[in-house]
Amino acid sequence: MLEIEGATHRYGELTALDNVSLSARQGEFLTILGESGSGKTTLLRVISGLEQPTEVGKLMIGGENVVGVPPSRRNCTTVFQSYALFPHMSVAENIAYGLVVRGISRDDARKQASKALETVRLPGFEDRRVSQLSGGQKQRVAIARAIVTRPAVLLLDEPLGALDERLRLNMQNELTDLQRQLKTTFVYITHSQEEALAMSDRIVLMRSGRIEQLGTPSELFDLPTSTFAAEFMGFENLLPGVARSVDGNLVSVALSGGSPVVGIAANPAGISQGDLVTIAIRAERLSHSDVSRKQCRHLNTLAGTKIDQRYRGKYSDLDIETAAGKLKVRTWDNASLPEEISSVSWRAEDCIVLPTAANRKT
Ligand SMILES: Nc1ncnc2c1ncn2[C@@H]1O[C@H](COP(=O)(O)OP(=O)(O)OP(=O)(O)O)[C@@H](O)[C@H]1O
Repeated sequence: MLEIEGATHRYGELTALDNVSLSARQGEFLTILGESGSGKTTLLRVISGLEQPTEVGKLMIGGENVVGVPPSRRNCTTVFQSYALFPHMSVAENIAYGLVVRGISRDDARKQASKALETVRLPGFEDRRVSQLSGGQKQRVAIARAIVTRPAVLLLDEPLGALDERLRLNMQNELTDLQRQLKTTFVYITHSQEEALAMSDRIVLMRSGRIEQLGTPSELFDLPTSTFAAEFMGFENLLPGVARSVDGNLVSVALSGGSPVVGIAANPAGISQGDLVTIAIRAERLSHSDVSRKQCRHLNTLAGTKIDQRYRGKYSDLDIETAAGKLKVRTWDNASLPEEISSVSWRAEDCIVLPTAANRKT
C-alpha cells in the first residue's frame, strides 16, 4: 500500500529526513516513533505531498507512483493533532466536504457522513457545531472526515496528543478496533513508546531523520539493536563491557570489575571478540534472589548490596551496587522484600548485548 525508497528532505542546511526507506502492507498499523525533532512529521508530510522531498527514489501509494502528484490527488488522508476542522461548518458538513469536492451529491455525501459518524461512535451528531464538541469528539469527527473518502493510507499525526490520559487510552483501543474493521493501512505518529507498543503491527523508530530500528513491538521491546533503541524503549540498566566470545547469538561479556556474564545479541555478526559492548537489562527482569531460576541454562549472578529502596505502590525499585556498576531492580513482591541483599541475577535472554558506537578495543 505504501512504498518509500531513499527519501531525503532538507530544510536549508538541516537534514530532517536522511535516506529513509520503508513500506506498509494493506491493513497494516505502522507506527513512526521518535523523540521531538526526529523527522516523524516531515516523513508524513512527504508521504501526503505537503512537502516535496529533496530526493526520493520511489514513493508509491496504493500501487501508484505519486512523485510530483499534488496532495489532493494522492490516495491518502491526514488526521492532525489539532483536528483542523472547519469551525463555520456543522459536523456533517465537515465530514462531507471531501466527498462534495470530489463531485458527490450533497445528499449522498450527507448519508456517507452519517455512516462515518456511526463508525466513530457519534451517531446523531450531524448538525452540531464544531465549537459544541469536546476534544475527544472533535478528534472522532476528524477521523470520520478522514475515513469517509476511503483512502488507501490513513496518516495520523499524534492524533491523541491533545487528549487527557484516560480518553487517550480509550481512543487507542477505538482506533485499533476501527483500523481492523476498515482494513485500511494506518501510518501513525507518536513519541510515546507505550502507545506504539499497544497499537502497532510494526514500529519504525526514528533518530535524527534516520530509521534506527524497524520491527514488531516485541522485537523493539525485547531485542533492541542499539543503545539508543534500548534507552528509548525504557531499558533502565545499561552497563559497559568487552565481548569475550560469540557463540551463535550468545555473547560472553566481561563487565568492568571483571565479572563475566552471558547475553544475547540481535545482530551477533556485528560483534567480535574484544569489541566494546553495552549490556542492557530491564529492571523487572533482574531478581534479588535466584531461587526461582535454578532451572535456567545461563543465569548471570553478580554480588551486590542494596543502597536504596523506593516504594512505588504496585512495585518497589531497589538500587543495587555491584562491582560492574549500579543496577536498578524492580520487584512486584512488596510484601517480602529482604532487608539485606547479597546478589542480583538475571537470565541470558534478558541480557541484550549491544555494539558500542566507538567499537573495537585497542
Ligand atoms: N518548515 C520547517 N523549516 C525548517 N526546519 C523545519 C521545518 N519543519 C521541521 N523542521 C526541522 O526538521 C526537523 C524534523 O522536524 P519534524 O517536525 O519532522 O520532527 P518530529 O519528529 O515530527 O518532531 P515533533 O515530535 O516535535 O513534532 C527538526 O529539527 C525541525 O526543527
